[in-house]
Amino acid sequence: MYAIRVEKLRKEFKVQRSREGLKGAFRDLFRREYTLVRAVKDISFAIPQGEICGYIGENGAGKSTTIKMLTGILVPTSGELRVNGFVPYKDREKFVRGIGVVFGQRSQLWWDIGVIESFRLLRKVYRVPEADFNKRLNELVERLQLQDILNRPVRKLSLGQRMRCELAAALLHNPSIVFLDEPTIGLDIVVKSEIREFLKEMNREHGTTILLTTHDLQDIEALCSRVIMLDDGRIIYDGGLEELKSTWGKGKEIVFQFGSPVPLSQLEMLTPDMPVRWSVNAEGSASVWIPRQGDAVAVSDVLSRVVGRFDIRDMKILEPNTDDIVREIYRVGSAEAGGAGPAETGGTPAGREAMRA
Ligand SMILES: Nc1ncnc2c1ncn2[C@@H]1O[C@H](COP(=O)(O)OP(=O)(O)OP(=O)(O)O)[C@@H](O)[C@H]1O
Repeated sequence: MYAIRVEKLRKEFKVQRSREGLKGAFRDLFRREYTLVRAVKDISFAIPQGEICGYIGENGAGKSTTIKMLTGILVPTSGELRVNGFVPYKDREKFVRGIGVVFGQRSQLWWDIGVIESFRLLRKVYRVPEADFNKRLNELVERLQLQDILNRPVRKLSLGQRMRCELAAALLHNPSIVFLDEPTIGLDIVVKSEIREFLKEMNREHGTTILLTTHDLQDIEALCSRVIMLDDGRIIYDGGLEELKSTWGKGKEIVFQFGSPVPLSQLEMLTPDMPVRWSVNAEGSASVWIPRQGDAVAVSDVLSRVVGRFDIRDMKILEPNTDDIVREIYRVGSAEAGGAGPAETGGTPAGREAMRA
């Protein structure tokens, strides 16, 4: 059973164009000119119940537009979509009772009244029975540590406190799907990790499906087994995070700190049969670059050649950084989009092969 199913979903915006100069402005009075902005270009994907899926892409890629269609705020130009079995923009009243939404940069709480009053109002909006509400509220208050802030007006809360309240507000009616748009934006590291832990627990215990939009790749690393990546309104990757890293990660680097400087030639002699690249840095430090190449060389193989030969004082392994990987995919994805057009490259192994080529 899919929680979210999207088939050739498209959204175009008609944007009024203003002509230049006084003459242009005068003409505009009589006949407006429009340009068509294609924000989402025939995307397809399906998310099973209980999955946490990252929905990522650069600014303007089309993420918010998709989320707005999935939550019933926008009507698609064409294509099919079902969320919890509903067509979001049609069955709004029934539909919203099964979903929760958090927009990190916008509040769904009333600014001047106590947090608990907002929660009570939301209970009425979502028509949650009193007993269910109390049970759920107690759970959320405890998990998100809201005890001391329940009676404060939202405007007096810190950003971290407000975000915890936003999450509670979105989950009070126990929705089976939650849309999170930048839920950790602007928060400090401690609050970020508390929120990630909380989301993981919700997902584990209640099987909540989560679609997470974020620019923070650590959110993705901590939460998502799957990522869908958008570029210019198209899906350029849909698959596992690990696969994403192993396919696009460029390799690993081991940095050694030796007791005394080791000449480059001696290091190179250790690995003549390996496609690795040594370099010598200042003050007895040296690094070896291990290219990905289908993991032909394991880090442990390289290490075993070095250990015991030289006096190693310290060592660190630099793993591929997800940020770099994503940038690389954007680069390739965008380049393709500029050519014949990748259309539906996401989701299928063939599509991903096409991208690798
Ligand atoms: N109401 C609108 N009218 C006209 N164009 C719009 C409208 N909403 C979005 N767009 C355009 O559609 C494209 C996709 O925008 P969208 O907000 O979905 O991107 P995004 O991936 O969410 O970006 P961000 O990370 O900055 O939030 C952009 O070119 C944007 O300018």
